[in-house]
Amino acid sequence: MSKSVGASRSAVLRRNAFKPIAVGMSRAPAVVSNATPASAGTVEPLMVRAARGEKVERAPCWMMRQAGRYQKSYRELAKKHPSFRERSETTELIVEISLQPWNSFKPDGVILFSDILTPLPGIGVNFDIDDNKGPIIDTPIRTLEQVKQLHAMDFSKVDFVGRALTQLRSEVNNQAAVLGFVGSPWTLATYLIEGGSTSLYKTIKTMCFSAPEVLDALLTKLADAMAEYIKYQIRAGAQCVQIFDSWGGQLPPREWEKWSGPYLKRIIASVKAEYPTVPLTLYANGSGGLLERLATTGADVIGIDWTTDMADARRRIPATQSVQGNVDPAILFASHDAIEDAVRDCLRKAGGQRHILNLGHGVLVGTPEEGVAHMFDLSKRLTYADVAQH
Ligand SMILES: Cc1c2[nH]c(c1CCC(=O)O)Cc1[nH]c(c(CCC(=O)O)c1C)Cc1[nH]c(c(CCC(=O)O)c1C)Cc1[nH]c(c(C)c1CCC(=O)O)C2
Repeated sequence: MSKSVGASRSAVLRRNAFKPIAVGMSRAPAVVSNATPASAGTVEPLMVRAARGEKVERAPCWMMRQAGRYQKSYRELAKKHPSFRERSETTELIVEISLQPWNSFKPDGVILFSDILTPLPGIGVNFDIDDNKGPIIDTPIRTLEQVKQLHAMDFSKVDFVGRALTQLRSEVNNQAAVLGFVGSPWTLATYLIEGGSTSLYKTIKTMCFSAPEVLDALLTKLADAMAEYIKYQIRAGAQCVQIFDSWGGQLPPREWEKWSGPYLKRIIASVKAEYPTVPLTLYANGSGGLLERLATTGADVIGIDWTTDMADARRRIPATQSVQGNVDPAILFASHDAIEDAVRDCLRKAGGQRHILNLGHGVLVGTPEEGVAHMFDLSKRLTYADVAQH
C-alpha cells in the first residue's frame, strides 16, 4: 500500500515551509524563527535542564508512546485518517496528535508523532505501516548492490517533520521540551533486512557472520543518515533527541559491541560536534546486560527499561550521565496507590537528580487514560524534597 497523501498536501506544506532556527553552541535558549521569540531571560524546559545535570526541584516526566491508541482522541482521529503514513506525514496531523497528550496531561516532554521508519524514503527505501502488523518494507535489503543504491538523506522527503517540530516549539513555548527521535542503525536494519517486525532476528543475526561487509555498509549508511536527520530535527526545533536502539538488547553484549555500539558512537560524535549542548538520550529495550556499554556511547541520558532495578542502573551508569525511566508500563492499569508506590520507588532509587521519570517502555494499548493522568500528577507533586521526607 502506498501512502495516501496527494499533491494538494504538498502545496499546503510548501506554504508552511519552516526556516531553520538558530541553535547556538552556547546554552542560550533557541528561538523559533516564526514563533514569538523567547525573551532573553527564558528558562529552558525542566527536562533539558535535568538531562544536562542541572539541579532541579523535581524529576521531569514524559512517556514513550505518549501519543497513540490508548487515547480516545487519537482513536477518533485515526478513524478519520486511517492511514498511519497520512497521520505521521501531514504536518497539521502530526502537530495535532503530538499535542493530544500535551493538552490532556501537560507532560514535561512533547514527543513528535512520527515513527523510526519515517525517514527511510529520504534514503531511498519505501515502507508501509500496518496498524496491527507494524512496519512492512517493500523490498528487504540483503545485498551490497542494494546498500550501494541507498543515498544520503534527502530532506525534502521529510519536510513535514521539520515543519511540525517548528510549530510544536511555538505551541509549547518552552513550557515543556519538544522531543525529536530516530531509530538506531541496528534497530532500523532489523526492519530493513527482515522486511518487517520479527521475534527471532534470524536473517540479520545470520548476516553478522555470513555477510559482515554488507551489514557494516548498511549500518554505516544508516548512521550517517540518522546523524544528519538528528541535526535537521535540532535545527527545526527539537530540544532533546532520543535514539531508540529498541532491539539492541536482542544482541549478545559482545555482538552489540560490534554491530550497534560503534554506529551509535558515530552518530553521537557527529551530532555533538555540531550541537554539543543538545541532550541526546539512548534507549534500548532489554538492556540489563548492556547498561555500562550504553553509557560508553557518549549519550547524555540513558533510558532504562523496567526489567532493571533503578538503583542498580544508577550504580552502573556514571554519575556524569542522566537516567530515564523506568516504571513498568503495566502499572498504569493498576490502582492509584500502586502507581504512587511504583513512582516513589523509582524516584527514590534514581537518586535525586539527573533523572527523567518515564516508563520502562511505551504506554501499552488499552492503558486507562486515568492511570496516565495519575502518573503525570504525581510527577508534579513529588518534588525531591517530598520524596526524601516520605
Ligand atoms: C507498531 C509499530 C510501528 N512502528 C514500529 C512498531 C513496532 C513493531 C515491532 O514490534 O516490531 C517500529 C518502532 N517505532 C518506534 C520504535 C521505537 C520505540 C519502541 O521501542 O517502541 C519502534 C521499534 C517509535 C515510535 N513509533 C511511534 C511513536 C510515537 C511518538 C510517541 O508518542 O511516543 C514512536 C516514538 C508511533 C507509532 N508507530 C506505529 C504505530 C501504529 C504508532 C502509533 C502509536 C500507537 O498506536 O502506539 C507503527
